[in-house]
Amino acid sequence: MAEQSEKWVLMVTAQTPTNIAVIKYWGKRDENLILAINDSISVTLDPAHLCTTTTIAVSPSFNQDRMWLNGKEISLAGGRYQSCLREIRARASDVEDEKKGIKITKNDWQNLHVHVASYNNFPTAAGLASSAAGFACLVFSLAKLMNVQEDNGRLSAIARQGSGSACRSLYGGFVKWVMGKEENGSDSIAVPLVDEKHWDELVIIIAVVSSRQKETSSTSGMRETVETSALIEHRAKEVVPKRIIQMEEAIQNRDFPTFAQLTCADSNQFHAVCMDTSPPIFYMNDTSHRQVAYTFDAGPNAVMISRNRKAATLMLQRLLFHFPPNSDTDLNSYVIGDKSILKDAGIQDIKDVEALPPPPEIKDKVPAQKYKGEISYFICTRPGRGPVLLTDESQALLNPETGLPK
Ligand SMILES: Nc1ncnc2c1ncn2[C@@H]1O[C@H](COP(=O)(O)OP(=O)(O)OP(=O)(O)O)[C@@H](O)[C@H]1O
Ligand SMILES: C[C@@](O)(CCOP(=O)(O)OP(=O)(O)O)CC(=O)O
Repeated sequence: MAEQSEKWVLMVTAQTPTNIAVIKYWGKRDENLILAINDSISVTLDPAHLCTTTTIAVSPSFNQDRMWLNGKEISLAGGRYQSCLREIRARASDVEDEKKGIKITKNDWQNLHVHVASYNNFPTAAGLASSAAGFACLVFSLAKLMNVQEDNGRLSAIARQGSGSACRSLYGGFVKWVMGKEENGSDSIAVPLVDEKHWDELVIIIAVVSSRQKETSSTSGMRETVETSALIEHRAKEVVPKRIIQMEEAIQNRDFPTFAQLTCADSNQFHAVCMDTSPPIFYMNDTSHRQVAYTFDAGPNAVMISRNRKAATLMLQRLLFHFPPNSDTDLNSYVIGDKSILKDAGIQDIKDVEALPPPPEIKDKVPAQKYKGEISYFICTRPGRGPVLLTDESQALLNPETGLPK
């Protein structure tokens, strides 16, 4: 290794998407290794709209591992961060940067410390799966920095130890987390089903609910379910295995009605299992299931998947009719992500939202119900790609000279 007195800094930056499950993971058979009681399937969301960017630097001048999340230093002492760091370090290989005159051997990695800076371009811990994108990005960038010679499937088994749902963010498109059988979790990995181009007509709209209250974390919620619910075993053993087969087939065939039926049914059963009695924030009847699928994670945010742009446009018009923004909200910050759907819907400013006619299905119910200000904002997105390395140094979150946040 280069001399300790040398002040070189070597770093990599990566960007990783978040994902939303259409067949839910809920319940662990091993808390430490994070092994699930059933398989799950998710769709990766376009990182252009929701993603994590992480820069990791290594230098002989660093005297401890440190991390900054969204600009604030956080502790890496937690077991989940420690598992990811330990597992990647154990797989590190030699790295040589001839231009910078840096040579790190496999064994050196055990003694070298890293600095991690990560940024989520969406709210952290708001039910938008920041832990999924975050741990996937941590593991992916650590693996690139330390020259780990393993594919994304093997890396997914490490990201899984940060947060279960994170393993599915190692790939784009639709992804299955295979629960596996091994006690050490080596076969509990993510496998890509189809890439993001396979079903690129889908449009995903997320209604981020204005929430004042912190929800029960997924980790403790699923632990309590496994401990107390009699229904969970039936779900994991009988219901999900059949649904996984049907869902894979629906995705392969781009069979939207089956996809929508399974997605909504699984979200409903997941909430039934949680004994979640909160009223849904919107109501859609059986007819709308032909055009739209909904799914709710462990929080109040609704994720709606439309079969194509036309259906998404009609849905956005209805959503904006029922959930208009507060008068002081700017439309530009109320609908974020892929704004072209707004354009298709003929909506340019708040006045156009106010002028929206009631959707035809509620014509006879006067006055139509409106819930002003109940939604913080909508995100329009689509299926997206998996993790990528960002080679443009200007996108790095750490200073290349000091290895400290920029
Ligand atoms: N970019 C990141 N890099 C590393 N860890 C992250 C990152 N973003 C979030 N985390 C970790 O995930 C935790 C938040 O996870 P939590 O499950 O509470 O919320 P969420 O994932 O945003 O929402 P949900 O799981 O309900 O969808 C943070 O406290 C942090 O430990
Ligand atoms: C409802 C879910 O979003 C639960 C996600 O749980 P987490 O992956 O956040 O839990 P831990 O493994 O304890 O970190 C469903 C899903 O994403 O499959």
